[in-house]
Amino acid sequence: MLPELSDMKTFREALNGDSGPDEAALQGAADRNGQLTKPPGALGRLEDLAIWYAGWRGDARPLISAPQVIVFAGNHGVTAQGVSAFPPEVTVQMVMNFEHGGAAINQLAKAAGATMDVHALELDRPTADFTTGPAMTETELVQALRVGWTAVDPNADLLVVGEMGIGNTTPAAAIACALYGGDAADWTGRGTGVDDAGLANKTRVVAEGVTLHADSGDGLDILRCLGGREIAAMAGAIAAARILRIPVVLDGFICSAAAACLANVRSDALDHAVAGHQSAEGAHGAVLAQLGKKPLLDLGLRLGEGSGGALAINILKSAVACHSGMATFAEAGVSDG
Ligand SMILES: Cc1cc2ncn([C@H]3O[C@H](COP(=O)(O)O)[C@@H](O)[C@H]3O)c2cc1C
Ligand SMILES: O=C(O)c1cccnc1
Repeated sequence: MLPELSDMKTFREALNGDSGPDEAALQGAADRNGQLTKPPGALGRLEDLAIWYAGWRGDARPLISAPQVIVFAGNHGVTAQGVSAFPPEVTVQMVMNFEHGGAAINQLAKAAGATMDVHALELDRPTADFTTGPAMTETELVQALRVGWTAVDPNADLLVVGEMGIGNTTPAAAIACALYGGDAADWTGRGTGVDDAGLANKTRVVAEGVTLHADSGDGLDILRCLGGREIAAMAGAIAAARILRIPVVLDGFICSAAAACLANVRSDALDHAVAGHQSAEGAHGAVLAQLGKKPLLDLGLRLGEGSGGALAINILKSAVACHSGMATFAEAGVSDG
């Protein structure tokens, strides 16, 4: 059961509460894996994924039949600084596209057999420009976290969170820089495709924001000062999924920045999550390295929307189908060497 999310204190308590994989299911799944009709380890990472999934679901022989994709949308005051190749109106236009089934994520969710929900967060009220002050007040942060918190279907058995928000590779870069240090240039990429002058300007904006909010506090304070509503909603959903024991597939750079805010507060906050893919946004690999996550796919995607996470659902489904559907040596009458 998810506690009601009324303020940051309840969120912090829930994030730090008791939850984890089921040891008996983990052991049962590992035992079963050792008896399946294949040479030991021959299914490579699929074996680890299936055992990990079984542990979080509390079922040594699980199935994935109800994956959920949630796309959160938000707008960013920092777009006034010219950080994106596209205008902010595209956020609401893309929300309509999602609702009409016309975006990439609609096709990828469908192909993966996932349901898809879209939550637009106050698109006509962008966050504040983080070069002049905190992006969100604490109340705004709680509201955004709560949208993600309550968007997770408790009956889902796998979750992908994605985002739409013109300008949001800038807050994602600022979050990464604030969490991990180094130069703004290390974390700033081209997003939707800014040119060289645009990249230099975006890097300056990231540096200014990180300097202004240098003493903001931990990952959740950084999320408030430098993040955005859809980024916070993703963090809220990822945290809720852990409590509901729903494994999560992370998407690209922006989703990983949201997740990183949680990992900064609790080091095992993302144990129920795998990295679906490595985005072509330059710094994504470095964020995943910081999180200790090895991506499942590397297809040169730089889209967001949950696209890479949705693609990776197919890999998890396949891993779990092998684990739970294969015959054991004894059942099949195959000599186990
Ligand atoms: C048509 C369109 C569809 C998208 N779908 C995801 N994004 C992606 O691009 C944006 C981030 O890049 P930046 O920081 O450069 O604005 C986000 O909305 C992200 O989801 C899109 C961007 C566009 C233009
Ligand atoms: O990796 C991502 O999520 C990403 C990269 C570029 C633009 N939008 C999203």
